[in-house]
Amino acid sequence: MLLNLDKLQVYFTVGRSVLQAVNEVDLSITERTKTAIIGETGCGKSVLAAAIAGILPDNAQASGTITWENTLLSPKLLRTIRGKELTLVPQNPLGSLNPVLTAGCQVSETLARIKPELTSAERYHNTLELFGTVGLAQPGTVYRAYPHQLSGGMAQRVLLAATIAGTPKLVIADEPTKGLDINTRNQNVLLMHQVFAASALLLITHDIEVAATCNSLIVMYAGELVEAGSAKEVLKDPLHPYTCQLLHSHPSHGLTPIPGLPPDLTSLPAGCRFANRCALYNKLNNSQKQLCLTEHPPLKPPGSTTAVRCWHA
Ligand SMILES: Nc1ncnc2c1ncn2[C@@H]1O[C@H](COP(=O)(O)OP(=O)(O)OP(=O)(O)O)[C@@H](O)[C@H]1O
Ligand code: NI
Repeated sequence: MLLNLDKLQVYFTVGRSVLQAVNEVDLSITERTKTAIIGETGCGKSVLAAAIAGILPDNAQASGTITWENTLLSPKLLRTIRGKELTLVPQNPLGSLNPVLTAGCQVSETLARIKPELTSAERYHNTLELFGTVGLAQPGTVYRAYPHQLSGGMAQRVLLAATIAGTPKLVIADEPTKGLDINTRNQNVLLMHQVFAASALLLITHDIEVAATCNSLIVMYAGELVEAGSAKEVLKDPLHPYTCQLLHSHPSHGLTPIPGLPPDLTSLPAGCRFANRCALYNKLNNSQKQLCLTEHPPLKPPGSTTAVRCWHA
Protein backbone atom coordinates (compact mmCIF):
# COMPACT_ATOMS: atom_id res chain seq x y z
CA MET A 1 0.00 0.00 0.00
CA LEU A 2 1.39 3.37 -1.00
CA LEU A 3 -0.82 5.69 1.02
CA ASN A 4 -3.40 4.93 3.65
CA LEU A 5 -5.66 7.33 5.53
CA ASP A 6 -7.38 6.11 8.66
CA LYS A 7 -10.12 8.32 10.11
CA LEU A 8 -8.53 11.49 8.84
CA GLN A 9 -10.25 14.50 10.28
CA VAL A 10 -9.58 18.20 9.74
CA TYR A 11 -11.20 20.97 11.75
CA PHE A 12 -10.77 24.72 11.41
CA THR A 13 -11.26 27.14 14.22
CA VAL A 14 -13.03 30.15 12.83
CA GLY A 15 -13.75 32.77 15.47
CA ARG A 16 -15.76 30.94 18.10
CA SER A 17 -16.96 28.10 15.91
CA VAL A 18 -15.37 24.92 14.75
CA LEU A 19 -15.72 24.02 11.09
CA GLN A 20 -15.56 20.31 10.24
CA ALA A 21 -13.89 20.36 6.82
CA VAL A 22 -12.95 16.69 6.59
CA ASN A 23 -14.63 14.00 8.65
CA GLU A 24 -13.24 10.50 9.29
CA VAL A 25 -11.93 9.81 5.82
CA ASP A 26 -10.60 6.29 5.25
CA LEU A 27 -8.79 5.94 1.97
CA SER A 28 -6.18 3.69 0.43
CA ILE A 29 -4.10 4.36 -2.63
CA THR A 30 -2.01 1.63 -4.18
CA GLU A 31 0.99 2.11 -6.44
CA ARG A 32 0.22 3.46 -9.93
CA THR A 33 -3.55 3.70 -9.41
CA LYS A 34 -5.39 6.78 -10.60
CA THR A 35 -8.01 8.08 -8.18
CA ALA A 36 -10.38 10.96 -8.80
CA ILE A 37 -12.19 12.94 -6.10
CA ILE A 38 -15.37 14.75 -7.06
CA GLY A 39 -17.90 16.76 -5.11
CA GLU A 40 -19.44 20.22 -4.99
CA THR A 41 -17.47 23.27 -3.97
CA GLY A 42 -16.59 23.40 -0.26
CA CYS A 43 -16.95 19.64 0.35
CA GLY A 44 -13.36 19.28 1.55
CA LYS A 45 -11.46 18.05 -1.51
CA SER A 46 -8.61 20.57 -1.32
CA VAL A 47 -8.37 20.34 2.46
CA LEU A 48 -8.04 16.56 2.17
CA ALA A 49 -5.24 16.99 -0.38
CA ALA A 50 -3.52 19.59 1.80
CA ALA A 51 -3.71 17.24 4.79
CA ILE A 52 -2.01 14.47 2.81
CA ALA A 53 0.69 16.83 1.57
CA GLY A 54 1.17 18.29 5.05
CA ILE A 55 0.41 21.83 3.94
CA LEU A 56 -2.66 22.65 6.03
CA PRO A 57 -2.98 26.27 7.17
CA ASP A 58 -2.17 27.20 10.77
CA ASN A 59 -5.78 27.31 11.96
CA ALA A 60 -6.32 23.68 10.98
CA GLN A 61 -6.35 20.79 13.40
CA ALA A 62 -5.91 17.35 11.96
CA SER A 63 -6.33 13.94 13.55
CA GLY A 64 -6.28 10.38 12.33
CA THR A 65 -3.46 8.38 10.81
CA ILE A 66 -1.69 8.70 7.49
CA THR A 67 0.75 6.02 6.46
CA TRP A 68 3.14 6.07 3.52
CA GLU A 69 4.39 2.68 2.33
CA ASN A 70 3.03 1.25 5.59
CA THR A 71 5.08 3.66 7.73
CA LEU A 72 3.54 6.46 9.75
CA LEU A 73 3.81 9.65 7.69
CA SER A 74 5.61 11.78 10.26
CA PRO A 75 6.59 15.40 9.61
CA LYS A 76 10.17 14.17 9.19
CA LEU A 77 9.24 11.54 6.60
CA LEU A 78 7.06 14.09 4.85
CA ARG A 79 10.00 16.49 4.54
CA THR A 80 12.09 13.81 2.88
CA ILE A 81 9.46 12.73 0.37
CA ARG A 82 7.66 15.99 -0.47
CA GLY A 83 8.66 17.41 -3.84
CA LYS A 84 10.22 14.06 -4.72
CA GLU A 85 8.17 10.91 -4.10
CA LEU A 86 5.10 12.95 -3.20
CA THR A 87 4.43 15.94 -5.42
CA LEU A 88 1.71 18.43 -6.14
CA VAL A 89 0.83 19.71 -9.58
CA PRO A 90 0.20 23.45 -9.37
CA GLN A 91 -3.10 24.77 -10.69
CA ASN A 92 -1.84 27.66 -12.78
CA PRO A 93 1.21 26.58 -14.81
CA LEU A 94 2.22 29.99 -16.16
CA GLY A 95 1.81 31.62 -12.75
CA SER A 96 3.83 28.89 -11.07
CA LEU A 97 6.94 29.46 -13.16
CA ASN A 98 9.45 32.12 -12.15
CA PRO A 99 9.23 34.85 -14.84
CA VAL A 100 12.91 35.82 -14.61
CA LEU A 101 14.36 32.32 -15.05
CA THR A 102 14.46 30.29 -18.23
CA ALA A 103 12.38 27.12 -18.33
CA GLY A 104 15.54 25.03 -18.40
CA CYS A 105 17.03 26.80 -15.38
CA GLN A 106 13.93 26.13 -13.34
CA VAL A 107 13.89 22.41 -14.04
CA SER A 108 17.65 22.24 -13.57
CA GLU A 109 17.26 23.94 -10.17
CA THR A 110 14.63 21.42 -9.18
CA LEU A 111 17.04 18.65 -10.17
CA ALA A 112 19.81 20.28 -8.12
CA ARG A 113 17.56 20.19 -5.07
CA ILE A 114 16.41 16.61 -5.59
CA LYS A 115 19.69 15.12 -6.77
CA PRO A 116 22.51 17.29 -5.39
CA GLU A 117 25.07 14.75 -6.61
CA LEU A 118 24.51 15.73 -10.28
CA THR A 119 27.02 18.01 -12.03
CA SER A 120 25.64 20.99 -13.92
CA ALA A 121 26.35 19.26 -17.24
CA GLU A 122 24.38 16.23 -16.07
CA ARG A 123 21.53 18.45 -14.95
CA TYR A 124 21.46 20.13 -18.36
CA HIS A 125 21.40 16.77 -20.06
CA ASN A 126 18.70 15.39 -17.71
CA THR A 127 16.55 18.49 -18.18
CA LEU A 128 16.62 18.06 -21.96
CA GLU A 129 15.69 14.42 -21.45
CA LEU A 130 12.77 15.36 -19.17
CA PHE A 131 11.57 17.89 -21.75
CA GLY A 132 11.60 15.10 -24.33
CA THR A 133 9.65 12.82 -21.98
CA VAL A 134 6.85 15.36 -21.58
CA GLY A 135 6.65 15.80 -25.35
CA LEU A 136 8.37 19.15 -25.83
CA ALA A 137 9.54 19.00 -29.45
CA GLN A 138 12.57 21.30 -29.28
CA PRO A 139 14.07 20.75 -25.83
CA GLY A 140 17.08 23.01 -26.48
CA THR A 141 14.91 25.95 -27.51
CA VAL A 142 12.53 25.45 -24.60
CA TYR A 143 15.51 25.26 -22.22
CA ARG A 144 16.50 28.82 -23.13
CA ALA A 145 12.93 30.21 -23.22
CA TYR A 146 11.50 32.47 -20.52
CA PRO A 147 7.97 31.68 -19.26
CA HIS A 148 6.39 34.58 -21.21
CA GLN A 149 7.72 33.01 -24.41
CA LEU A 150 5.88 29.75 -23.72
CA SER A 151 2.29 28.90 -24.55
CA GLY A 152 0.07 27.67 -21.73
CA GLY A 153 0.41 24.11 -22.96
CA MET A 154 4.21 24.34 -23.08
CA ALA A 155 4.34 25.87 -19.60
CA GLN A 156 2.24 22.95 -18.37
CA ARG A 157 4.73 20.50 -19.89
CA VAL A 158 7.68 22.34 -18.33
CA LEU A 159 6.00 22.07 -14.93
CA LEU A 160 5.26 18.40 -15.45
CA ALA A 161 8.93 17.91 -16.36
CA ALA A 162 9.86 19.47 -13.00
CA THR A 163 7.32 17.21 -11.29
CA ILE A 164 8.67 13.97 -12.77
CA ALA A 165 12.27 14.98 -12.02
CA GLY A 166 11.74 13.49 -8.57
CA THR A 167 10.25 10.24 -9.94
CA PRO A 168 7.10 10.68 -7.84
CA LYS A 169 5.20 7.73 -6.42
CA LEU A 170 2.16 9.88 -5.73
CA VAL A 171 1.10 12.98 -7.62
CA ILE A 172 -1.68 15.14 -6.25
CA ALA A 173 -3.34 17.44 -8.77
CA ASP A 174 -5.98 19.82 -7.42
CA GLU A 175 -8.20 20.89 -10.30
CA PRO A 176 -5.46 20.85 -12.93
CA THR A 177 -7.99 21.58 -15.68
CA LYS A 178 -9.81 24.47 -14.03
CA GLY A 179 -10.77 27.21 -16.48
CA LEU A 180 -9.45 25.38 -19.55
CA ASP A 181 -11.43 24.96 -22.74
CA ILE A 182 -12.46 21.40 -23.56
CA ASN A 183 -9.67 20.71 -26.07
CA THR A 184 -6.90 21.95 -23.81
CA ARG A 185 -8.48 20.08 -20.92
CA ASN A 186 -8.53 16.80 -22.82
CA GLN A 187 -4.92 17.26 -23.94
CA ASN A 188 -3.84 18.06 -20.41
CA VAL A 189 -5.52 15.07 -18.88
CA LEU A 190 -4.11 12.79 -21.55
CA LEU A 191 -0.66 14.26 -20.97
CA MET A 192 -0.89 13.75 -17.22
CA HIS A 193 -1.86 10.12 -17.63
CA GLN A 194 1.10 9.63 -19.99
CA VAL A 195 3.63 11.48 -17.88
CA PHE A 196 2.48 9.92 -14.62
CA ALA A 197 1.88 6.41 -15.97
CA ALA A 198 4.27 4.97 -13.37
CA SER A 199 2.93 7.09 -10.48
CA ALA A 200 -0.23 6.97 -8.44
CA LEU A 201 -2.40 9.98 -9.16
CA LEU A 202 -4.92 11.71 -6.92
CA LEU A 203 -6.92 13.96 -9.17
CA ILE A 204 -9.31 16.50 -7.71
CA THR A 205 -11.85 17.72 -10.20
CA HIS A 206 -15.31 19.12 -10.80
CA ASP A 207 -15.30 17.52 -14.15
CA ILE A 208 -17.01 14.16 -14.57
CA GLU A 209 -15.26 13.48 -17.89
CA VAL A 210 -11.91 14.05 -16.23
CA ALA A 211 -12.90 11.77 -13.34
CA ALA A 212 -13.84 9.09 -15.87
CA THR A 213 -10.20 8.84 -16.97
CA CYS A 214 -9.26 7.39 -13.55
CA ASN A 215 -9.60 3.84 -12.18
CA SER A 216 -11.16 4.73 -8.86
CA LEU A 217 -13.58 7.42 -7.90
CA ILE A 218 -14.33 9.00 -4.57
CA VAL A 219 -17.39 11.17 -4.08
CA MET A 220 -17.30 13.65 -1.22
CA TYR A 221 -20.16 15.51 0.38
CA ALA A 222 -19.92 17.92 3.32
CA GLY A 223 -16.48 16.67 4.37
CA GLU A 224 -17.23 12.97 4.06
CA LEU A 225 -16.77 10.19 1.58
CA VAL A 226 -20.27 9.23 0.48
CA GLU A 227 -19.38 6.81 -2.29
CA ALA A 228 -16.16 5.11 -3.33
CA GLY A 229 -15.49 2.49 -5.93
CA SER A 230 -14.33 1.84 -9.46
CA ALA A 231 -14.79 4.97 -11.57
CA LYS A 232 -16.42 3.00 -14.33
CA GLU A 233 -19.00 1.41 -12.02
CA VAL A 234 -19.78 4.50 -9.99
CA LEU A 235 -20.27 6.66 -13.08
CA LYS A 236 -22.36 4.05 -14.85
CA ASP A 237 -24.39 2.89 -11.89
CA PRO A 238 -24.17 5.37 -8.99
CA LEU A 239 -25.61 4.08 -5.72
CA HIS A 240 -25.66 7.11 -3.42
CA PRO A 241 -28.49 9.57 -4.11
CA TYR A 242 -25.97 12.41 -4.00
CA THR A 243 -23.84 10.81 -6.72
CA CYS A 244 -26.95 10.24 -8.84
CA GLN A 245 -28.06 13.84 -8.44
CA LEU A 246 -24.53 15.16 -9.00
CA LEU A 247 -24.25 13.23 -12.25
CA HIS A 248 -27.67 14.49 -13.34
CA SER A 249 -26.59 18.06 -12.69
CA HIS A 250 -23.95 17.59 -15.38
CA PRO A 251 -24.67 19.02 -18.86
CA SER A 252 -24.39 15.61 -20.50
CA HIS A 253 -27.07 14.21 -18.17
CA GLY A 254 -29.71 16.90 -18.39
CA LEU A 255 -28.34 19.69 -16.19
CA THR A 256 -30.79 19.17 -13.34
CA PRO A 257 -29.34 21.18 -10.47
CA ILE A 258 -29.34 19.70 -6.97
CA PRO A 259 -31.86 21.76 -4.98
CA GLY A 260 -30.79 23.53 -1.79
CA LEU A 261 -27.34 23.92 -0.31
CA PRO A 262 -24.90 21.68 1.57
CA PRO A 263 -25.14 21.94 5.37
CA ASP A 264 -23.24 24.50 7.40
CA LEU A 265 -20.01 22.73 8.37
CA THR A 266 -19.99 24.51 11.73
CA SER A 267 -23.35 23.00 12.77
CA LEU A 268 -23.86 19.70 11.06
CA PRO A 269 -27.06 17.68 11.32
CA ALA A 270 -27.10 14.55 13.50
CA GLY A 271 -28.33 12.25 10.74
CA CYS A 272 -27.48 12.09 7.06
CA ARG A 273 -25.85 15.29 5.81
CA PHE A 274 -27.59 15.04 2.45
CA ALA A 275 -31.14 14.33 3.66
CA ASN A 276 -32.42 17.88 3.12
CA ARG A 277 -31.58 17.73 -0.60
CA CYS A 278 -32.08 14.04 -1.24
CA ALA A 279 -34.46 12.86 -3.95
CA LEU A 280 -34.63 9.37 -2.42
CA TYR A 281 -35.54 10.78 1.01
CA ASN A 282 -38.71 12.27 -0.43
CA LYS A 283 -39.88 8.83 -1.53
CA LEU A 284 -39.40 7.15 1.86
CA ASN A 285 -42.01 6.36 4.50
CA ASN A 286 -41.97 8.19 7.83
CA SER A 287 -40.00 5.66 9.83
CA GLN A 288 -37.34 5.46 7.09
CA LYS A 289 -37.14 9.25 7.03
CA GLN A 290 -36.74 9.22 10.80
CA LEU A 291 -33.63 7.05 10.43
CA CYS A 292 -32.12 9.49 7.89
CA LEU A 293 -32.71 12.43 10.18
CA THR A 294 -31.49 10.93 13.44
CA GLU A 295 -28.72 8.43 12.67
CA HIS A 296 -25.52 9.27 10.84
CA PRO A 297 -25.11 6.61 8.12
CA PRO A 298 -21.80 4.71 8.04
CA LEU A 299 -19.84 4.15 4.85
CA LYS A 300 -20.68 0.52 4.21
CA PRO A 301 -19.54 -1.80 1.47
CA PRO A 302 -22.87 -3.26 0.34
CA GLY A 303 -21.30 -6.54 -0.73
CA SER A 304 -19.88 -5.23 -3.99
CA THR A 305 -16.71 -3.21 -4.52
CA THR A 306 -18.48 0.11 -4.06
CA ALA A 307 -18.87 1.65 -0.60
CA VAL A 308 -21.87 3.89 0.07
CA ARG A 309 -22.92 6.13 2.94
CA CYS A 310 -26.71 5.85 2.83
CA TRP A 311 -29.31 3.97 4.88
CA HIS A 312 -31.55 3.27 1.93
CA ALA A 313 -29.38 3.05 -1.21
N1 LIG B 1 -8.06 28.14 6.19
C1 LIG B 1 -9.34 27.86 6.37
N2 LIG B 1 -10.02 28.35 7.45
C2 LIG B 1 -11.31 28.06 7.65
N3 LIG B 1 -12.05 27.29 6.84
C3 LIG B 1 -11.45 26.79 5.75
C4 LIG B 1 -10.07 27.05 5.46
N4 LIG B 1 -9.75 26.41 4.31
C5 LIG B 1 -10.88 25.77 3.90
N5 LIG B 1 -11.90 26.00 4.77
C6 LIG B 1 -13.25 25.46 4.68
O1 LIG B 1 -13.18 24.05 4.59
C7 LIG B 1 -14.23 23.57 3.75
C8 LIG B 1 -13.65 22.68 2.68
O2 LIG B 1 -12.92 23.50 1.78
P1 LIG B 1 -12.14 22.93 0.50
O3 LIG B 1 -11.31 24.03 -0.04
O4 LIG B 1 -11.46 21.66 0.84
O5 LIG B 1 -13.34 22.65 -0.51
P2 LIG B 1 -13.22 22.04 -1.98
O6 LIG B 1 -14.03 20.79 -2.00
O7 LIG B 1 -11.81 21.95 -2.39
O8 LIG B 1 -14.00 23.14 -2.83
P3 LIG B 1 -13.66 23.71 -4.31
O9 LIG B 1 -14.27 22.70 -5.23
O10 LIG B 1 -14.38 25.00 -4.36
O11 LIG B 1 -12.19 23.84 -4.45
C9 LIG B 1 -14.96 24.80 3.21
O12 LIG B 1 -16.10 25.00 3.97
C10 LIG B 1 -13.95 25.91 3.42
O13 LIG B 1 -14.62 27.13 3.62
NI1 NI C 1 -10.67 22.90 -3.79
